[in-house]
Amino acid sequence: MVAPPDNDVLRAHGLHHTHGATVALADVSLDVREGEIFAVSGPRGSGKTTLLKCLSGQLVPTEGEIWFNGSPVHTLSSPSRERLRLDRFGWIDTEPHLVPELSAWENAALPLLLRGAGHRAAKYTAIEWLERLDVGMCARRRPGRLDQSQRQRVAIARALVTTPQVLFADEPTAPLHSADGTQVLRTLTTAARSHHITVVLATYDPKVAALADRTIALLDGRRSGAVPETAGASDEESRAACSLSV
Ligand SMILES: Nc1ncnc2c1ncn2[C@@H]1O[C@H](COP(=O)(O)OP(=O)(O)OP(=O)(O)O)[C@@H](O)[C@H]1O
Repeated sequence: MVAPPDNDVLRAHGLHHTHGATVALADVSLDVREGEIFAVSGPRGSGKTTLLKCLSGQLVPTEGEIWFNGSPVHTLSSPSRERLRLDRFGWIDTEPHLVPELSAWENAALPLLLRGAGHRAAKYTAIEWLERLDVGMCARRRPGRLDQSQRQRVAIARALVTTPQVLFADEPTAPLHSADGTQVLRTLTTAARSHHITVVLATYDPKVAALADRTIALLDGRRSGAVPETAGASDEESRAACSLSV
């Protein structure tokens, strides 16, 4: 096993993973650099979710190595991987999965409260993030009174509220209308860039992948080529595209 270079926050080498008889990943290797927006593109069923789950410690690959900040993840025990996820990673799903009985700010504050933060400090930080994501005015509303784009922004605030080192986003804008999706995604990437959060983003949409600094493509669980660097939008472009107050 070889430790990764210093500027790689994540490195995967020779990943294989099977779900029962289905091969989801076959010999996938990649490096993710600190602070970049890294996209994993590919059609449905190509292995994107499985790859993100392996990289974030939710799944242990059948074969291969994963390194985070120069330390192996694939050899960690289940409680240690759980701890790593809580302390260092954020996760945004395709669907927001908010708690319906809680207001937007209470949903966004949940990770802080679970970590033992005081109620007042957690509320303050959660509302700050909701404002950055242009949903500050919805802070007291429950998810049932929010539209889909607002609910996804609350889920993004919940993922960012702990300022994770790496944010994993699994097709976070797939259910949104195209214009909404682009706006939400630009807001997400701008927030991540301004807080030096590394983003690993799975998407089947080439327009979404174009917002990234680097993109790899998967097909049937294998790397199928790479999009050249600098294909993504510049920091300034991302900043200009939304009213984020960071
Ligand atoms: N829990 C599971 N049990 C069995 N097969 C699975 C499971 N999860 C994924 N698969 C299969 O593994 C392969 C890769 O799935 P994965 O969800 O990682 O791909 P994906 O690119 O994220 O697709 P999608 O965009 O549809 O989520 C697919 O063939 C899928 O059917």
